[in-house]
Amino acid sequence: MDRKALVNQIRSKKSFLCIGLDTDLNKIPKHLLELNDPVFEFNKRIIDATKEFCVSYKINTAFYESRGVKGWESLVKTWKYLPKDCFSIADAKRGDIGNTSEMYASAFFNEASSQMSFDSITVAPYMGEDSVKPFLKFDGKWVILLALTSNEGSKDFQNLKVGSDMLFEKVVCKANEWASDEQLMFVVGATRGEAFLNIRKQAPTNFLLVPGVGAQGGSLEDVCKYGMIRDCGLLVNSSRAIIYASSGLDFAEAAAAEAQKVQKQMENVLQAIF
Ligand SMILES: O=C(O)c1cc(=O)[nH]c(=O)n1[C@@H]1O[C@H](COP(=O)(O)O)[C@@H](O)[C@H]1O
Repeated sequence: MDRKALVNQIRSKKSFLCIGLDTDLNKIPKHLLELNDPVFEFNKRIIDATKEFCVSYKINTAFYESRGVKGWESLVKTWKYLPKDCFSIADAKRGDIGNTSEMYASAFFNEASSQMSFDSITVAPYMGEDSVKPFLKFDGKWVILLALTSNEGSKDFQNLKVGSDMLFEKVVCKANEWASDEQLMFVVGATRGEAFLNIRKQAPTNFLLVPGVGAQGGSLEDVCKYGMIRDCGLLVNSSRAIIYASSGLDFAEAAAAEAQKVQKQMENVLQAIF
């Protein structure tokens, strides 16, 4: 999906919500466990109930890989079920020497080889240019590079001063030399509200994937205040707060209500630009 199509979705759905399918067998409603593929059944119902309120789904592959072959089957089935008008994110946080990154890129972008072709993948920048470039060779696909993450440990490396800048600022600045804002996004945690001003100095036009609202307590208001640009430029992710809104029979309805609540807040903010 190209930037224009993504922005059109945001404009027409009045939402820049990305729902995270961090689907955990231990957290899904017990009545689903009797079904053949409980993770897929859960995802399917969550997607059906929430797709009108969001523009993107992020599949955190750890939750699937942890279950071996069965988990990978749930992953492929879920990718196939994602609505085609929603921007799909393989949250795999990959990156390795060039020939290995090529294989990772093929795993998530090359449908002929892996049966999946996500719109984007999250990539760790630590190994530098040749570890990121193989993902950028796929036309129309996006790299979402970790910049300033939402967790406590982000300060261990990302906030280190390198010359006059922080390391995460260097990452953003350098990576913008490798690809355009039609193919490169950055992850910036919602728990880092004040840092959006800095990020926007280095990445004035890139879309940002912003996890950390909901369960991690980040402020949607601050994210929008400091991070929103002319064509929105934001995808705000929420996983647990939406998909586990209820653990009962009403789990899909509860997820929809939660997603709608966030979408309404987004609609208000979007009025300023669309
Ligand atoms: O890249 C990510 O998606 C990510 C980066 C980050 O800095 N923080 C972060 O929480 N995430 C992911 O975003 C999701 C957040 O989930 P919730 O806290 O349940 O909304 C998880 O899938 C995390 O792996």
